[in-house]
Formats: sequence, structure tokens, C-alpha cells
Amino acid sequence: MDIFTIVREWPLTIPLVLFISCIFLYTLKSNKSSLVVPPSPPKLPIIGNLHQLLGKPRHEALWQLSKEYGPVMQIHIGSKQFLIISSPAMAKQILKTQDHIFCSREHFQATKRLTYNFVDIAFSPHSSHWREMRKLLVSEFMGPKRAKLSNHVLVTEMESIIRSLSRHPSNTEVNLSKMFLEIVKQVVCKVAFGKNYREQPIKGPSWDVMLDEAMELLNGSVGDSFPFLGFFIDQFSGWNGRLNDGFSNLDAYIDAIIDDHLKHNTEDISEEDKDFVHTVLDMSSKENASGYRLNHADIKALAMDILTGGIDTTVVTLIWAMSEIIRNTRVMNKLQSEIRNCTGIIERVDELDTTKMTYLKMVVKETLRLHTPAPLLIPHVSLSHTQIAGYDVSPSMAVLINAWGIARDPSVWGENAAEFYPERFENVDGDFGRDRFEMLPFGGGRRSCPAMNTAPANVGVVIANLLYWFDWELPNGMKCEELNMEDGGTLVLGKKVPLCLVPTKHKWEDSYSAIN
Ligand code: HEM
Repeated sequence: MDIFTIVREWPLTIPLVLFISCIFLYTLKSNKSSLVVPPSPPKLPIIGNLHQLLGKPRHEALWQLSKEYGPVMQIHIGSKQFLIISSPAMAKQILKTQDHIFCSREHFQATKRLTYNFVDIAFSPHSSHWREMRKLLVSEFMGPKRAKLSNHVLVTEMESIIRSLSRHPSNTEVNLSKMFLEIVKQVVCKVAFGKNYREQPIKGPSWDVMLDEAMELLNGSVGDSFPFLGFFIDQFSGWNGRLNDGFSNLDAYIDAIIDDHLKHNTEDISEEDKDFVHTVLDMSSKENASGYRLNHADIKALAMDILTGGIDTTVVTLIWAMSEIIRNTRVMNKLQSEIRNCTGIIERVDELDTTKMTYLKMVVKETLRLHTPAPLLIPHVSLSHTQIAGYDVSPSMAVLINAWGIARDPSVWGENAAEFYPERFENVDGDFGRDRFEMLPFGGGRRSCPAMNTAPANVGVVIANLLYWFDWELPNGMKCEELNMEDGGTLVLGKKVPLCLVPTKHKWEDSYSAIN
């Protein structure tokens, strides 16, 4: 039937079209209502469940709600919906069984700006661009060549720390939180950028302030959940201004690093001496085997991921590890005798030495369990409609996995879940995030942390060196149970109060006779 026939017969056609549309709308509505939606706490108009998340850290509030509404729960914050996952079995569904569906990322204003429009790895949607960038980071930043350099830089840095601690006035405390930040910054910057750019004359605030601000901004803004009203709140509360300044300062910092590298012809630098930025600049001059070519924004976004993803997480792990070790004398003694027995008298403890230290690995694992650095990981996002535990999940649903709660759950870890007890990992096989899901410090599936092997190894080297050379005590006769263990932060959970301990150089003569 052509258009003229339809026009000629319109008195009949219009009611027919209306009738079919009604049936179509009715079917759509009834299909929609036949969706099985995950349980959700009662919500208020406009704000949704926001009021139930106020007054305590987000991961704790969500964990409490999950006790009532189950391991698959839905919450609403303004216009946004989130699926909240709170058990190992459901985490396995998201990160393994249906990893191909839940492998994208959420769009927030700050992530858009700080990642040069999502061209980084951590916040990029699932795409061939993300795959190429991740492959590049794994092969060029974490591959064997750079890992060798990283180990060398770390051990050299530890030697200088040991020397400076040895000269430290006796019976006086050292701020380990500050020291760990310096160590990690030094290693990450040396490997990525060739040197620690902290002395670089760059306008704007200091390195640490810039990074802290970036981490704060990555938490998101009111406008992310309340598009219309939120826009005005962000504007008038000064959040938009903070984002502009925060981004401009970091961008200028990264630009200065890249410009510094561009001053030298990389052909004059030996492969051995090239840092990560040299390598990616080289790569940006030609297409790779899959026809992919890096541009300037990609390089900056990679630098941004390294700065925001690689430093804070490692620093907080070191701080929590030493805090737990000092609070648990039994663990400290056992760990020190393993480290000292494994090595005997040597000049330094390097990564190869630590591979033999099974108890050290358990201590690092137990730290990452009890103090999961990123309590809700980075939100995963579904690419299409699917079902989880019989509940329908719509496309583009943001998923928060409560890794913090799962890792502390007594129904998963037993009665002593809250205790620091590294021995629980004896005879536990398989990798967390790949084969097991009872703890997820590095997330899981294809969006898992690419540093899931290298980061714990680096933490082990630092701890082994500190415990090999020194005996440690709490300052001013403080008792173990008096150490403040409060945490704080949203994206990364740090120790609220800096960790200060008193080192005493270990008397090797005594223990050497004990060893032999
Ligand atoms: C103890 C140290 C570290 C911890 C606990 C940690 C933790 C995490 C977590 C929880 C995620 C999100 C995983 C998910 O959403 O499923 C992640 C992603 C990521 N991490 Fe780490 N991380 C650490 C060190 C590092 C380091 C040293 C780097 C190096 C630059 C790094 C780079 C990244 C990147 C690029 C991603 C995004 C991966 C993607 O989306 O494909 N992390 N990390």
C-alpha cells in the first residue's frame, strides 16, 4: 500500500494505527513490569537512597544495608542507579562468569576531565582503545625490562632509607607514612618519568597537594547524580572551579615532564636508559602492529593513571602493613625470623630474596584483606541487559562491588575475620580476583588492576628491608592496642593518623649466633 492509498483511506487507517500503538505501549509496559528488579531499600523522592548513606563511610553504609537487602541490591542516588554486590559468589558472577558484560566504566565529570575525555585505562569505557592502552601499560611499564629497573630503583632507594634511618637519633620516632610516600613516589617517578620531578619549578601547589586534590575530585560531584540542580550546586559551591584548577595544575605538571623529554632526541638515548615516557613518545611516532598510534592526550592520560592509580594505593598498603605488624608482636617476631633466616647476613634484601619468604607474602595478603585499599573498587558498568541471581540488570548499570565488606565478612572468613592472622592463607591456592573472590584488593576480570602481581612484590621488598635491618617499637611507651587504626578516604582508604615508630638498628652479632 503506497502513501496515496493510506491518505485516501485515512478515516480507517488512523484508528487502526492508534489501536496498534496502544497494544504496543501496553505490551512494552507489561514487559517492563515483568522485569525482576533487585531488592532496594525504601527511597525518597528526588534523592533516592542518599539519606541512608550519610553519616558513615559509603562502603560501611552499603555493607549494613546489604545485611538487610541481600548480596545483590539496587540503590538510587538522584537520577543514578547502582547495583551493589556483597558476596564472593555474586562478585564471581560480575568479575568472571559475566565479565564480558560488566567490563565498562561509569562516566563522571571529574573522570572525563582528568582522563582527557576517557582516553586513559582506568576510566575508559570498554573499547579497542582501552585494550591497546592496557596492553601498552602492561608490556612497557610492568614488563620484564621495566620490572628489572623498578626492582633496582626500589632496592637503591631502600639502601638510602636504611642509611638515613641508621643515622636517626636513637629513641626518636620516624614518620613512616611520610617516608613510604617518598619511597613510592621516587620509584614510580623514576621508572615512569626518569626522575622524581618534585623539584621541578612548576607553578601551582606541591606534588602531594595536587595528587590529594585529584583523588578527592575523582570521588565525583553532586552534578553527577543530580544533573540539573547539581550543575548549579557544583558551580556555586566552587566544585567546578576546583576541578578546573586541579586539572590545570596536574596537566601543567605532566606537560612539563613531556616537554622535558622532548628536548632530547630519544635516538641518542640507549634502550637501557629510556624511561616509560621515552618509550611511549617513540611509539607515538608510528602505528603499532594492530594499526594503532598513540597521540599526545593518550600519553598524558597514561601518566595521569600512573600518578593517581599507582602511588596512593601502594602507600596505604605499606602503612597498614607496618601498623598491623607493630600491633601484633607475634607476627613481627615470626616475620623477622623468616626474613633474617632466609637471607643470613647480606647487604640488601631484594625481590629475589623475598620470593622465598612465604610468611611475608601471607602478611602482605592479610594486609590487603583487612585493609582493602579501594573499598568499592572502580565502578564496573554493564554493556547490555543481563540477569544476576535471577534479577534483571539493565544496560549501562553501574556496579559497586563491596570488596571491603566481603573481605571482612565472618561468614566468609570465620569467627576471626576481624583479626590480623596471616596464617589463614596457609594452603589457600588460587589467585584472588581470578579463581577466588573472597577478597578482591585488585578487583577482578578484565578490568582488574594490572599491577596485581608487581605491587604486592614491591610492598614485600620495603617491609622485608625495614624488618631486616631494624627492630621497631611504638613511641612513648604506647601499648599496641592504643595505636590509632581509624581509616579515612573514599576512593582509597588510608590511615587517618600518620604512623610514627621508633627504629633501633638490629644487633646482628646476637642474632647471627642465634641463626648459626
Ligand atoms: C597495592 C597497590 C594497588 C592496589 C591495591 C590497586 C587496586 C586497584 C583496584 C581495586 C582497581 C580496580 C579494579 C576493578 O575495577 O575491578 C585497580 C585498577 C587499576 N590499577 Fe591498580 N592498584 C594498585 C597499584 C597499582 C599500580 C602500581 C598501578 C600502576 C600504574 C596501577 C594501575 C591501575 C590501572 C591502570 C587500573 C585500571 C585497570 C582497568 O580499568 O583496566 N595500580 N587497581
